[in-house]
Amino acid sequence: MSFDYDLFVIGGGSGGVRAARVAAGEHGARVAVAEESRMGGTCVIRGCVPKKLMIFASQAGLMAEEMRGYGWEGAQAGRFDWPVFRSKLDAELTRLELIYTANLERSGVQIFHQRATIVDAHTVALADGTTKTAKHILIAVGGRPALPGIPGEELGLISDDLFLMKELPRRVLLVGGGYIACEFATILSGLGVETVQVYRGDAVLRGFDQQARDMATVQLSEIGIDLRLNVTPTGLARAGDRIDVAFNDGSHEEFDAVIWATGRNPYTGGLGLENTGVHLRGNGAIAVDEWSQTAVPSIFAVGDVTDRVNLTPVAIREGHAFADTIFGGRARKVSHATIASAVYLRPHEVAQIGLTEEQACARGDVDVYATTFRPMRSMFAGSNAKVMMKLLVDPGTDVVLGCHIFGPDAGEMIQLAAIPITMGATKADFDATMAVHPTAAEELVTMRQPTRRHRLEVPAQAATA
Ligand SMILES: Cc1cc2nc3c(=O)[nH]c(=O)nc-3n(C[C@H](O)[C@H](O)[C@H](O)COP(=O)(O)OP(=O)(O)OC[C@H]3O[C@@H](n4cnc5c(N)ncnc54)[C@H](O)[C@@H]3O)c2cc1C
Ligand SMILES: NC(=O)c1ccc[n+]([C@@H]2O[C@H](COP(=O)([O-])OP(=O)(O)OC[C@H]3O[C@@H](n4cnc5c(N)ncnc54)[C@H](O)[C@@H]3O)[C@@H](O)[C@H]2O)c1
Repeated sequence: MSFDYDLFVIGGGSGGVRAARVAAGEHGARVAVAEESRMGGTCVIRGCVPKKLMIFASQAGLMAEEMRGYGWEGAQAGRFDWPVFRSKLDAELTRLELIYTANLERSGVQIFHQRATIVDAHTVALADGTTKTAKHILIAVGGRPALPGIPGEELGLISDDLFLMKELPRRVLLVGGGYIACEFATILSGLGVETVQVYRGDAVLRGFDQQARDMATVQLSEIGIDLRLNVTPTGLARAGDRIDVAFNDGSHEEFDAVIWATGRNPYTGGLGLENTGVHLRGNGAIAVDEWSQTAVPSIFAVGDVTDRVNLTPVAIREGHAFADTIFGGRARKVSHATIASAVYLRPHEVAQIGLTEEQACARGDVDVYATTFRPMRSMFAGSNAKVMMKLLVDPGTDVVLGCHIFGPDAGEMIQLAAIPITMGATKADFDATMAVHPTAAEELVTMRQPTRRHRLEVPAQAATA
């Protein structure tokens, strides 16, 4: 049977673009991509890239404060001009979008700027009514923000909206305690918006190391965010040009904007998957095996739509591995075992790789090498902000099981620590590494004695048997 293409990719985001470019450009496959919005997807257009630029923009106040501590009398951040920033941001995103498009075209990929849905195991339908056949279909449609399911939720904004605001709200409510809520609370507060963040749990960033979570929770309040724990909205109603929010403690408050950061769901609705034998998990994620293959042999899926680890480098790696395996004759699997990540807060970021202290304790014996200190740079300026560095070590093998950093540029630090840890480095390898002085990161190679040792408790009966 002959097909229009060897590969049809649905979704021009991190995973889809990489797979298409490698399959066509490196392995000579005939490839098409359908993208219903802007090429580049969530990361480039409404995620990592604009978010990080906004983080940079939001630190002026903290930088001015620090510089006053260094003798720059009267140093001030000045007035932030959102329209100026936004027009620069729009230009930058357009530049990136054009680069993504050009790279695909240069690789010989045909691009359809429209929505695609699945007709059967080898056929997709485009929004213009045409159909295309392909030997393989790759679903890389990403995710969409999840709403909490309460009355009036349509009055709230989602993270996509934040990059398109005409003006900054005066008073905002951010709902959630995950990556997006914490990063956007940090951004908006840094840009001068009166920011309230509500989270239904005790400490933000569930899933991260507890010590880092506690420090992040304190920092959010210290930089001026009105962080309220164990609080959640129960309903929204319009109040003139503001929004009245009812909370679970019976209180009401008005805000100029409410932003949902209550998670993301795989974007599989309306994709036509019911026409195929592709299996979905409970939250709508596409079930795939270790080769990113679905239950239908010709259909594969990568990235957030599979809800494995929802990060850009993971989607890219999965897309690349798929293309090498199917079109390059090089079978490659992606290990999801040890993946570093960072939450871009200010002044200190949260970054991690491997097990948390809680997970390591549950797994078995662990030695914890941890330090908290005031870094020289901010301490000199009069700040009390503390850094935390932690290595979790298996006392039996000496292998480093996890590393957690709460500090300035922790994301940059964890990227480098991730190399030896992914290679299986031991604590002795860290000890053998000469420090770079004076840096904050040198603590990672100078912690000599365990701060605490956790030993798995052996039940009394088993111990005496
Ligand atoms: C605010 C925010 C900040 C983030 N920050 C970070 C970060 O700092 N670091 C990090 O690693 N990750 C971050 N992420 C996560 C990261 O963006 C995602 O993990 C990554 O983009 C997933 O890539 P993907 O290819 O699976 O999907 P996406 O990048 O979402 O791409 C999917 C594409 O498919 C298109 N599409 C969907 N359905 C169809 C259809 N039927 N037909 C045609 N096109 C379709 C969409 O328009 C979209 O362009 C962030 C996410 C958000 C929301
Ligand atoms: N720096 C980064 O790498 C980065 C940044 C942003 C996003 N991301 C990726 O995007 C994903 C999505 O981010 P996110 O912050 O939306 O999700 P998340 O899963 O990290 O956090 C969701 C938050 O919403 C809360 N929540 C969920 N339902 C709720 C409800 N009904 N009412 C009140 N609170 C509710 C949860 O308790 C949690 O705190 C992340 O998991 C991550 O993979 C990564």
